[in-house]
Amino acid sequence: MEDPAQAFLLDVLKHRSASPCPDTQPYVTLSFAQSLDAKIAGAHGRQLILSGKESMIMTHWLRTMHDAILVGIGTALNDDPQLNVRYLPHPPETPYNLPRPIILDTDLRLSPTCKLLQNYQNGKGRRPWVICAASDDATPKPKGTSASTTTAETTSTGHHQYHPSEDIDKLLRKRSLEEAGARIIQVPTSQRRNVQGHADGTASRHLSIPEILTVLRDLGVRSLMVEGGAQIIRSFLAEPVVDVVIITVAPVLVGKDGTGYESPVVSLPAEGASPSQRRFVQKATRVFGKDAVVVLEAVTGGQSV
Ligand SMILES: NC(=O)C1=CN([C@@H]2O[C@H](COP(=O)(O)OP(=O)(O)OC[C@H]3O[C@@H](n4cnc5c(N)ncnc54)[C@H](O)[C@@H]3O)[C@@H](O)[C@H]2O)C=CC1
Ligand SMILES: Nc1nc(O)c(N)c(N[C@@H]2O[C@H](COP(=O)(O)O)[C@@H](O)[C@H]2O)n1
Repeated sequence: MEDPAQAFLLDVLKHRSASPCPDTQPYVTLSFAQSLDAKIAGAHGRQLILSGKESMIMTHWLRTMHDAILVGIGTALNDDPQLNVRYLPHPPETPYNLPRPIILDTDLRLSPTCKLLQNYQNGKGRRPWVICAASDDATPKPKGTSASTTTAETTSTGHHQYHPSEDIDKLLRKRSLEEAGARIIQVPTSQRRNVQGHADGTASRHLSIPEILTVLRDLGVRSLMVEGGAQIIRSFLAEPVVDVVIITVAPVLVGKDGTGYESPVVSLPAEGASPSQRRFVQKATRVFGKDAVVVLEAVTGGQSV
């Protein structure tokens, strides 16, 4: 018999195969848990368990329905997540699909001893893919992204120049991640919103979301679940790439110091907005335990995409 969360998700995801560009980018599901005041974490990015048991099981069903699951390096460093499906009931004869973990990690800050790599080494998880900035990327780097930024100089155009020691640092980090089992994939940084601070007070360049999606589709990823954190949610919502948003709303208030993603998921198209810009409309809502799970579908010009 189907689990209620599994049945709910199979229904809301049934239009997956009608993704607008199935050959050029994966179907993208953005999913996270938030409080009533739209916070996804506590002050300074402190991890909060917002989902109750029932909605957490829903999230694990959602994970198993995707080829890959993506988080930002802020989340990977802060939460040390496993991104697996361990809460699913009754192991079936055929094992559940384990999504491939993908980390957006511009400057390769991921720890080689993180749980995702340990699980892979122990045969309990798929090989993590770490997406970083292409090494010939000329975008200026903000302070604090690398151990060797103190060697940076500023050119007459205001761009920073870096000494080879910085590349050596990154190469060493790349090597130790590869030795721990990670596959490193390089993509260009974004022209749109390049540098932003995040919850722990540091900042780093943003990778191009459209480029990442093209690369992932080329590598065989047909469906991608994006879990966050705050900056990743903002970046994905800023591009016309998200097909469905599934938000677990926990009946708690975190307060103004909590970490929010500050992006209106449900919005009217802005005046002068590009015709391809996506807005989201409510498709289904279901209560799991204490939480409400709200499904929003992307709409372009009044039509479902
Ligand atoms: N409640 C929930 O469902 C979830 C909560 N979280 C929370 O979110 C917090 C982490 O959020 P953040 O600090 O904002 O980190 P984040 O996880 O959003 O990672 C941001 C970092 O990713 C890298 N990056 C590369 N390309 C990027 C792009 N195009 N756009 C954005 N970032 C890009 C940059 O280094 C950037 O600093 C943690 O406290 C975590 O607990 C994370 C996931 C889900
Ligand atoms: N669905 C959901 N509810 C919450 O309350 C959460 N805090 C999160 N966080 C996300 O799940 C990751 C942890 O995953 P594992 O339990 O380690 O498998 C965390 O890093 C966030 O991405 N999600």
